[in-house]
Formats: sequence, structure tokens, C-alpha cells
Amino acid sequence: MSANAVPALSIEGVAKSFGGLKVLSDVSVTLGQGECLGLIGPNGAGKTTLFNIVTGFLIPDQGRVAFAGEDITRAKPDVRVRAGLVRTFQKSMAFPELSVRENLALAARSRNGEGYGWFGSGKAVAAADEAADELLIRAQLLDRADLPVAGLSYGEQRIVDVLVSLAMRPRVLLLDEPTAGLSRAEGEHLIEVVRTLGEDLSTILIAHDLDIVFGVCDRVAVLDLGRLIACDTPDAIKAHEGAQAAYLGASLGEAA
Ligand SMILES: Nc1ncnc2c1ncn2[C@@H]1O[C@H](COP(=O)(O)OP(=O)(O)OP(=O)(O)O)[C@@H](O)[C@H]1O
Repeated sequence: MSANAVPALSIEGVAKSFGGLKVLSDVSVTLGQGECLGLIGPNGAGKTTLFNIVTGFLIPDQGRVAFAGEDITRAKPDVRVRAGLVRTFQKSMAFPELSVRENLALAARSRNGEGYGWFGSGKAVAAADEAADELLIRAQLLDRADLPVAGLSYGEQRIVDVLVSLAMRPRVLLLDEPTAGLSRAEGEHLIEVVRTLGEDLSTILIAHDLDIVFGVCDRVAVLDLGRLIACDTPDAIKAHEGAQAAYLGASLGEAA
């Protein structure tokens, strides 16, 4: 990103409490255009809460969120999705009984504000099916197009989750533990799919597998007890004492 380019996403001084529990305190971080930012931290550090604030499922008590320079702190989640700010969830949001193609086509149509209705102009339906097949070809999953999602392996289902989010043509994609439960090879394949299919995409990746985070991210942000304690290149984070301490003495340097 050039020095004066508008960040894809800007989180400024965000704070959030649930009752007496302070979950995020004064968190500020930017995501550059085309950047892949890792977001790591121990369980309960506030990572998903930050995603919920960025995607509009929660409103922060303090601070603001800007998307491509525009303040979206109070915008509704669906408005953010249509603007190109898309997320995945820890739990799959795909419809298990629908086919892979149907899931992707519905996501493509929802991006156009067409909702999840089955009926629409023949042209729109055909265009959505075409967009779905294009993604499936590029992810080498076209032979799975007509299968119900429930009939896929767990690893394939996680890739479909990512393809559903890509079908919404995001400009910024937030991935919440997309590699959880996958083998190292499956996790790397999934990230490769995102990187290959998401040209020009800016990404924030939450993952507990530090090898994956350090291997693919341009920078890594570390949350601990709701505070951003570091945000730097993977090598700098591996050597960062505070980040190491947050992981209870684990040597981050051993990863990747
Ligand atoms: N809606 C809520 N009401 C009350 N407490 C909540 C709520 N959502 C999250 N919390 C609490 O906020 C803290 C941060 O949770 P969060 O899920 O953001 O952490 P995380 O870093 O994503 O953790 P993990 O890696 O385990 O997913 C936790 O203590 C959690 O119990």
C-alpha cells in the first residue's frame, strides 16, 4: 500500500465491555489495500468480538470503524456485506441440505441484494450459477457442485464456507478460524484457495495455527486481554517479548 493510500479498513480506539467485563480496550489497527493481516491471541483475548464490531454484529462502546475511508461504525451487517465487507464464522453458515452450487449461487445473489428467494429473473439465476461454477472450477471442486454440502468431507466443507464468502465478491474478507479442525496440509490448501481466488482482496485471518499465520500474513496483530500489544511483521512478532508472554512462554520463534 502506498503511503497515502486509504486503508481498506481502519479500526480506531475501539472499546467494548459486556456488563462489567472489559473485552476490548482502545484497539487501533489498519488493514492496507491487498494486505493479509493475521490476528492472534490466547482464547478469550477478544478476537471474535473485534470481528463482530467490524462486521456490525456489535456496536463498540467507544471508537470507530472505517471501510475504505467511510465511517461504518453503526452500519447494519447486511449493508456492510453489500459494500464488500464479508466474514466467515467459526461455525459453517452453509445450508447443509442444499447443493454446493446452490449455496454459492445464493451467496452471489445475496450480494446483489436479491435475498435468498428462489425466484428471480432467469438471467440473474443463470449469472449466479455461472459465478458459482467459475469459483468451483478455480477451486478444483466442480465435481462436487451437485452434491449437498452435508455430503462433503469436513475439509471440503470448510473450503465451501470460504467459497460462499468469495461468491459475495468481498473487498475485505475476515476469516474466523477457517483452518480449525483441518490438518496442516488441508489448512494450507484452504489458504491457497483464498490467495488464488481473492486477487486484490484485503484479508484479516484469525487462526490458532501460528505456522499458517506466520507463513501467509504480511503483518500480525496480537491481542491479549483485549489490548493490542503488537502489530508487526511475522519475524518481528516472533521475537516480541510481550507476544511470547501472551502465549504463556511458548516460543513463537519455533513456528514457521
Ligand atoms: N455476548 C457476550 N456476552 C458476554 N461476554 C462475552 C460475549 N461475547 C464474548 N464474551 C466474552 O468476551 C471475551 C472475549 O471473547 P472472544 O470470543 O472475543 O475471544 P476470542 O479471542 O475470539 O477467543 P477464542 O480464541 O476462544 O475464540 C471472553 O471472555 C468471552 O467470554
